[in-house]
Amino acid sequence: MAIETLNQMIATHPEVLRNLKRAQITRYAVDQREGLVLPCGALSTWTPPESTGRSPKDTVIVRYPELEEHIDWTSPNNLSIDPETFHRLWIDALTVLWKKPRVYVTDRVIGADPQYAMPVQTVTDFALTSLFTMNMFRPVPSKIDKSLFADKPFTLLVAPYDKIDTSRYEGRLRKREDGTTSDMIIAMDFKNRLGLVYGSAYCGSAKKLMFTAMNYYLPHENILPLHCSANEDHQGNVSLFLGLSGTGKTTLSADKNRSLIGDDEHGWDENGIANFEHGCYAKLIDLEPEKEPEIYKAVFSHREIEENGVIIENCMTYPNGTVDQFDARLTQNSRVSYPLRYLSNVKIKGTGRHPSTIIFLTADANGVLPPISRLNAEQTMLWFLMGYTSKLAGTETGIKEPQTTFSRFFGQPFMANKPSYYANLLGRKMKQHKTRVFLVNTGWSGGPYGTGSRIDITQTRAMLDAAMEGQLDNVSYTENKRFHLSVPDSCPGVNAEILHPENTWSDKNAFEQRAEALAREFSDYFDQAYSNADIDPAVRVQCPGK
Ligand SMILES: Nc1ncnc2c1ncn2[C@@H]1O[C@H](COP(=O)(O)OP(=O)(O)O)[C@@H](O)[C@H]1O
Ligand SMILES: C=C(OP(=O)(O)O)C(=O)O
Ligand SMILES: [Mn+2]
Repeated sequence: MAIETLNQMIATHPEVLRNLKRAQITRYAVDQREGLVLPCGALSTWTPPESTGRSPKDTVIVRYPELEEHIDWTSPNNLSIDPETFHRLWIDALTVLWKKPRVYVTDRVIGADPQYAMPVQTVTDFALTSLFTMNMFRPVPSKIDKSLFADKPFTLLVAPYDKIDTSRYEGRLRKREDGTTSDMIIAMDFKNRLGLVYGSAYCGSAKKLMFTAMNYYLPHENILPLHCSANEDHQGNVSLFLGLSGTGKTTLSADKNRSLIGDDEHGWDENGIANFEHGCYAKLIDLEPEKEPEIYKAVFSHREIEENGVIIENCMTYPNGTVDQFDARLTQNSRVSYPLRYLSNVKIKGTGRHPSTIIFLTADANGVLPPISRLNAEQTMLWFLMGYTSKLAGTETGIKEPQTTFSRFFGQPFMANKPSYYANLLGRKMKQHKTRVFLVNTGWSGGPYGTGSRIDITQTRAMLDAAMEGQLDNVSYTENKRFHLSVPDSCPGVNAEILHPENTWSDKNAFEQRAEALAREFSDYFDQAYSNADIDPAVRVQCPGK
């Protein structure tokens, strides 16, 4: 029998398990040898080595004429696939799932605001993937019929451990550097509202696929999607932390004094902000209980397997059931997924007011950006358009050393529309809400990566607390002319010496050279990326190196 549609696959499959309880899925995961349950109750699993991070080169969007006016096909991150090849892959994936002893179906939504929650049905043969979607995607709210996506559900097919039969796709899929055809794909069909993860076992692939889908649809509804974490203080004052992978969104937003709204994906509309997700997906590497107690407790507190469902992905695990989060042999990008409610201070509802503080996080491996600076409106737009960080090893396959990255909106791979959709929405909102914005460098100080050291988390937290509580609103600032930043001369709880990075380097010449080189990289990238764009000259002059 040939399988042609999802409905047919489900109708004729011998065992379809729908919306199981967490404990049931965990048992299937163990029975299917997908992972093992540790004494603390968490499930530990390992992916194949090519699947320990996202695979941007295998992430594609189905190209339809209707999408031409929206999608930015000039972006190196927006790779395309033709509809016919996608259809063939979809049918192949359905056929693969049809032959499995059982498939798991989970019905969830993306989006905590019932007005724009998007129903998503995940179909997979892997119990662990199903559990991951239970952790990360939200339960269907009772008012789902009011959502503007109520009758536009999304379908996500995940066959994480099966590889594409490349002999059927010669010339249709990406050729790897060694000349072979890639056997994995993460594909999105925005028109027909389909997502396909085939051959990538990294849980983040499925999560970031749904994020990219939301980021495509929402600007068309006047909602700004952001790659950020969010939390609020006792009075309900909201902070957003925007940043690329590894800059500290998840780490810094988990704070016992502030309620976590979400750790990675949010929308900002007329009513305020809303988390897209229901869980966190934290890095486990070097996690120290003293420095990151909230995340540590969420992962390792003993819970009965019945309701645990914490997923530890690619962390060294020993026969006695202990894990060693300092061991990077499997990958730098070991991860853990848990429901938000496992943290001690969370806002389960997932929504909050308009933000009063926005933090742009960057992990500068050059060690030349100040640990904290204040941005005016034009600087905010500039840094949003540039999205600078140093990409660290792990989250994307192939990155070994820190690499200067400019990724607009701190998430270019996930923001498929033309840049004006996102930039205009942010510009309008900033004007309307007069949000204060700071740039925080969570990267190196005292020298570059290799010589200097990463800024201590406790120091970063002290700076953030001061910024969010308004304690930096009335201190004196010095202008950093090279990077066009205002740097506070003092900050409660922080040794003022470290606020100006030139003071932390012993070799002043080396500092000047490195800073100048980075400023030039900014300027060159700006010219390359925005030479044909309609950018306000007042924003342009704020670019470092200009
Ligand atoms: N000063 C710092 N601020 C934030 N994170 C830091 C800092 N120093 C080291 N780190 C480490 O950097 C990583 C930040 O990763 P994470 O919070 O997962 O980032 P994101 O969620 O933005 O991808 C964590 O492993 C954290 O322990
Ligand atoms: C899960 C990811 O997000 P982040 O590193 O931003 O937490 C990822 O980029 O794969
Ligand atoms: Mn994160």
